[in-house]
Amino acid sequence: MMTGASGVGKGTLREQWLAGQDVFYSTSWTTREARPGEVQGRDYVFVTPAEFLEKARQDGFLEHAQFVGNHYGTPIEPIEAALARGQDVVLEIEVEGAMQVKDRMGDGAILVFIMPPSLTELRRRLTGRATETPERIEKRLLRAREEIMQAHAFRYVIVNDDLNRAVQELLAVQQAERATQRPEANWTEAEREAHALAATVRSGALKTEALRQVVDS
Ligand SMILES: Nc1nc2c(ncn2[C@@H]2O[C@H](COP(=O)(O)OP(=O)(O)O)[C@@H](O)[C@H]2O)c(=O)[nH]1
Ligand SMILES: Nc1ncnc2c1ncn2[C@@H]1O[C@H](COP(=O)(O)OP(=O)(O)O)[C@@H](O)[C@H]1O
Repeated sequence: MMTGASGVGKGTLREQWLAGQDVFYSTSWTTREARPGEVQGRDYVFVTPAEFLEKARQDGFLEHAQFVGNHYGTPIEPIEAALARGQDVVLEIEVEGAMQVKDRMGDGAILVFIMPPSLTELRRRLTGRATETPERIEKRLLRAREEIMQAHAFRYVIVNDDLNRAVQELLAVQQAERATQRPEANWTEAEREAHALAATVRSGALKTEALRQVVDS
């Protein structure tokens, strides 16, 4: 599961990471307005607040959270169906929801936090994407500071500076996590290499000081 600030590049990374892979990408429900070009049912299931709250009341979400004035949630049924088919499931959600999944799924969930190189660069990306008003960009940046300070709660932290490198690290994490389900003696050479690369992006060594530097940059 991928988490991290709005505008850090989660969607861009996910598209490249999952290209050609048979995994299930979970389409979230949201109460925010569709942006030009977004398609109902593909980018999100766009619903009214009443529809969202009713679904939450019926325990229809694996997790849900509010983000800058709107509700977002992961519908549980499509995920159960995908897991029953034997597919891996990928979520791309904000930090509060990711924490809920962590609590609920324990080690069954592989959590990856995507980190911006700096807050200045995050602002540049949000401005460049041109989907938000300046006021909404500032709200997302405020939220980003809080999210970044929680990065060490997730198993892996990948910095999205060079897109290709970040995609390679995501692929390595995926391959390494799959390999660890089998005895190490049976790993292929590629799996050993993936494991070594994935080890370099584990969050264990992260210092609060390093996170503060990103937030202040
Ligand atoms: N908790 C939770 N967060 C979600 C879900 N779907 C999307 N988000 C996150 O909500 C935040 C805002 O999403 P969005 O308005 O699409 O903005 P964008 O990610 O900057 O394009 C992002 O961090 C998304 O990853 C969900 O189902 N649950
Ligand atoms: N590694 C990168 N370097 C430079 N720009 C990037 C990089 N990754 C993503 N972007 C750009 O940053 C903006 C936000 O990316 P997006 O995937 O929409 O983020 P998110 O899904 O996390 O909100 C987009 O305009 C995207 O093209």
